[in-house]
Amino acid sequence: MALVVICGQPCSGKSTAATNLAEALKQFESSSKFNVNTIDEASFHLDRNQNYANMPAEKNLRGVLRSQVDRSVSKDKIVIVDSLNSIKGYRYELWCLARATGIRYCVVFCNAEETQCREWNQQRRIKGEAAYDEAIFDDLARRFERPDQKNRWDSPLFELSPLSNGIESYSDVISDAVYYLTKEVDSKTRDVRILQPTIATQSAKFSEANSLYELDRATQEVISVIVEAQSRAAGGPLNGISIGQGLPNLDVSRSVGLPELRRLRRTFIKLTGQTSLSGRPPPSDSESAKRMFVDYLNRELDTTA
Ligand SMILES: Nc1ncnc2c1ncn2[C@@H]1O[C@H](COP(=O)(O)OP(=O)(O)OP(=O)(O)O)[C@@H](O)[C@H]1O
Repeated sequence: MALVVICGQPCSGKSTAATNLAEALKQFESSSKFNVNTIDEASFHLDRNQNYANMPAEKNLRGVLRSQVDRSVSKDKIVIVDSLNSIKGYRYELWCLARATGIRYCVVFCNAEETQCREWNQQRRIKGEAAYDEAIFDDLARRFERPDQKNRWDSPLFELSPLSNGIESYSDVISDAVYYLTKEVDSKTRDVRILQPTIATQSAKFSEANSLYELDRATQEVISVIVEAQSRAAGGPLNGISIGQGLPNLDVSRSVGLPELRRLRRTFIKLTGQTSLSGRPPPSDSESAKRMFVDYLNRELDTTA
């Protein structure tokens, strides 16, 4: 039904906002026949400082959350992603997942002043709760990319300013977000936008008309090699699968079922065809499509193992 991306500086009140929003939405759950589902870092038992200690750890965290969003979004769920979501390319990727599912989407921005966030982080430390280390907080605050509602993937934007009246000030904005998320679609006013997945919008992202076809074929070939290698091993030990000359091996030690491979392939195609913002162009030939897909599988299968 909807994807809600919560974003903001570290310790800016994102989880507080996500909880408020989820509670407000739950009142409509039974009458409107949807479920509310929050995806956050805590549910993966991940440590705040370790997640952001370096780029690979941070990328890994984003990958885990994105996969979970991809698995969760549906027409009868409101999924809330409670994480920093501070990189605009990443918010774009989440928006693409909402579009591919054909649901509504919005961003809730906890716009607390950086000094306020630091103070809250400090208070956590005093209370003996897990707080961000100074260096990590500084790094995250510096790299934060504010949402801008002119971007499709930051729109509509519900902005919370916790400084004005403490948590009480949330209520109006949270009510606006709840209204947007639960309102019946009115084709005349068009005040609610349901994102529309179309082959045309997906393929328009490719620089060459043929790329989608190439991507499709190359990833299918990789899957066939994996399935064949696994059936040759007949349940025996797997120590990596050779995909082809000049390509990286698939580093899996467990057998991966076809449904899981198909799901990963679908997500990869969705993301790769639409990641112009992440700065990585879509693969230009079958060889690089295969390489990117194997890298993606190694990352995903490693984190979900
Ligand atoms: N509007 C507010 N008024 C007063 N205190 C607040 C407000 N929002 C958050 N806090 C306090 O700030 C701290 C951090 O809140 P919260 O966990 O919601 O932030 P967060 O952005 O989710 O943090 P993280 O970046 O670690 O995920 C908490 O101790 C909370 O009590």
